[in-house]
Amino acid sequence: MKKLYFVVNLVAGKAVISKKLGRIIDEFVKEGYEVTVHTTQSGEDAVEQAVYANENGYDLLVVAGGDGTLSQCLQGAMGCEKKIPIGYVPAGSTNDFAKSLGIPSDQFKAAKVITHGRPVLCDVGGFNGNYFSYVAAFGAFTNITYETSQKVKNIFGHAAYIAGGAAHLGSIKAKPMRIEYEDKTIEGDFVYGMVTNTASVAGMITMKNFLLDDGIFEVTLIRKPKNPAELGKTALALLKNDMTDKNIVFFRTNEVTITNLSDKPFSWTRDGEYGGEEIVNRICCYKKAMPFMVRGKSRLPFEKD
Ligand SMILES: Nc1ncnc2c1ncn2[C@@H]1O[C@H](COP(=O)(O)OP(=O)(O)OP(=O)(O)O)[C@@H](O)[C@H]1O
Repeated sequence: MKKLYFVVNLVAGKAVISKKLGRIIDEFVKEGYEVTVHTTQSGEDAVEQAVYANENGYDLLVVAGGDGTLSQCLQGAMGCEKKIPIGYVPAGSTNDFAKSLGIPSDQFKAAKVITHGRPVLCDVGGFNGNYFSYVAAFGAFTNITYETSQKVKNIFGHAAYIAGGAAHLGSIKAKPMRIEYEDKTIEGDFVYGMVTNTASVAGMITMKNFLLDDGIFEVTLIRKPKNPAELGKTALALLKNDMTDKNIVFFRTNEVTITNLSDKPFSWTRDGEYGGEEIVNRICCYKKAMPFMVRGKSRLPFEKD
């Protein structure tokens, strides 16, 4: 019998997953899986559970939670020699990565994708020795995702991020940074930067023309605007994915080093969770490093699709 290890974060999103669990588990059993369910007991529990599933003869690791829970499972799984496919049931507030993978927001339909779909190898991000699935970012707004409490996110969902963002608008500070990739070096003051492998960031920024398995990440940086009006114009351009704005620096690469040139620390986020405050940040792309379950047919942003 095929063995499925099911990691469930009951506090993610609006905690809607608890009501759907029975039907989802029933789907797995009907499709011939012996199911082991583990509900996360603390913030970092999902990391250990992913290691457990990979090292104890399971065929499939299924994760129900938000981007943070998925990211923690990825973190655990990347450290294992044999990597079993990850099936994802989106149950968080934004579920950015699910959108890239074409996974339905309806959790039962997402479970069906896992039982009837196919595994595809996705690129995985490396960030100072840790891993991320779809975004590593610094600067304006990036602290909102992990500073907004789970309780507030669960009550207000997306509105919590937007309200948090508005509260931070007046306090945006540019950081002097050095960005090095291939043989290029860029120096300047930046208010925001993100390295992504996704169709969507924080449910608001939509990325175009990317592939999930090409070994290349998209790098988007925003230079310090001259005044609030210019900041507004650039923010709008970013939301519309118009990378021609004069304050936006956009390029693609498989490795970039971003150095904080100021004497003040600033924080990063990895997949919406706290990502540390290192001065020198090395970000790289591990090509086709992790299998994820996706729909059997529909076209997805993969090299061969
Ligand atoms: N038993 C638990 N008690 C408290 N916190 C937990 C527990 N299990 C997991 N967590 C934490 O719950 C948080 C939920 O994160 P996750 O990103 O999965 O959901 P979300 O924030 O609602 O969704 P999204 O990132 O898609 O907006 C994580 O920071 C995780 O560490």
